[in-house]
Formats: sequence, C-alpha cells, structure tokens
Amino acid sequence: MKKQFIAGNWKMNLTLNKARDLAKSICEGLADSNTVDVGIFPPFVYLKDICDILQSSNVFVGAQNMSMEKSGAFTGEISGEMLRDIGCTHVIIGHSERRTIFKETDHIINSKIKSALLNGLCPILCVGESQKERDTGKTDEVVDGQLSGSLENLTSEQVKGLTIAYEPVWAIGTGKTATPDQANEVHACIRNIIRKKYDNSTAQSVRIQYGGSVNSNNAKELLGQLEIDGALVGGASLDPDSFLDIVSGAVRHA
Ligand SMILES: O=C[C@H](O)COP(=O)(O)O
Repeated sequence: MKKQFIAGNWKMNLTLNKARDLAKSICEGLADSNTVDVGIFPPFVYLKDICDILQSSNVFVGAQNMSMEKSGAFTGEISGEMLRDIGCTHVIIGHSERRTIFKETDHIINSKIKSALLNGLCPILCVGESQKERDTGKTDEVVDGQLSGSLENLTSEQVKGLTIAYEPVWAIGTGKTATPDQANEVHACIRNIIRKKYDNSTAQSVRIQYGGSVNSNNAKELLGQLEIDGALVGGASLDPDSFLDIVSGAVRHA
C-alpha cells in the first residue's frame, strides 16, 4: 500500500510572518496523522525558518527549485547541498513555470534531478502538456518526451524514490481542473512509460501526483482515482483550512 503524498507549493507568495503562521497551522491541524505524507515548499528565503518550526513534526519541507551545479561562481543560485544542510528533504524540479518562464530544458532538469539525488533530496519531477498539445492529441507524446529527457541515465532504484507530478499546464492556476478520468488516464500512461523504460516494480513504486487547480471541492474525487498517488497543490495550499481539507481527502490504494 502506497501512502499518498500531498504537497503544497507556495510559489512566490507570503511574508515571513505569514509563512511561519501557515506552517504552524498546517502542523497543528495534522496532529499525529501518519496515513498520508505531507510536504510544503516555501520560497527559498523562508526555508530555514520553516525547517526549524517543523523539525520535530512529520511534515516534509522542500524547495521549489535548485541549481544543477555543485558550488562556485553561480550568482543567485542555491545548491542541493545548501538545501540539505538547512533541513530540506524534498525539491520540486521542472515545474512548468520553470520550463516556460525560465526556459529549463529536459537536459537541465535531468542534471538537477541527479544533483538532488546526490545530495539526498527527494525530487518531485513535474511534467504536463499545454492546452494546444492536448487539443492536438499530443499529451502522451509530450509526457513521454519530458520523462525520457528528465530521467536519462537514472537507475531503477533512483526512479523508485521519485515523485512525478502530472500538471497539465492548462489547469495550473486557471480553476480548470482535469477531470478525474482525464487525470487518471494520463497517470496510467506515465506509469506505463516507466514500466517500459524500467520494469513493473519501478512503475508501481513511483508516486504520481496530480497538480492543477486542486482545491477542497475536487480533491477527494481526484485522490480517489486508482492511479493518483497524491496532489501538488498551488493556490489552495496558501490557506490552511483548504490545504488540510485536501489532505483529509487522501486515501490509500492497494
Ligand atoms: O505546483 C502547483 C501547481 O502549479 C498547481 O497550482 P494551482 O493549484 O494553483 O493550480
């Protein structure tokens, strides 16, 4: 039985005090729940504070991005070693906003995943198609290409430790969620791609989250789908009640 994984991506939001309050509210609201994995992904500058607040809780803390480089003259960058050093356990890699606004390629994403793993961080790899790609029937092809490039030269053991977030670009921040059937179908396709590239046990071990306008009204049905192992939540993760409601919709699939 796989535990579902609900992650809150705070993106570039909040002030330090609001970030601290949100982390505390989430932690208190979860109490001792260990039937679901929960992680939050604050902006870089708040990470150390939030790691300290949550250090004896069961909430994971991760970054929204990291450098593919180890160290050195890379002004403005943050390394995997730095994230690990302050207590992060996870990192989001290849979010569609990184791919489109910051022009991150699958090659860069692949290097970042390798660097995250070398530093003991668990990556959440994001993939997903644009509206145009969906409309022209290219969803499976796009996701396959993103996975092939991003996972290049990774071993089955490494892939087993990954979380993949399927985030259709057209559903991010738009209020237009994929239907449970649409999401489940692409998740099954992603698992099949992993099965072909690796093997069945790798495909079954990897957790696949859905992301894109998840909220407290639609989470339960999405999370009830057989191929959906969690959610990567943006906007709704900034409100503790909404985020905790989403967490309470998590289930365990056999
Ligand atoms: O990382 C989270 C996703 O981009 C989803 O964001 P959203 O829930 O605001 O649509």
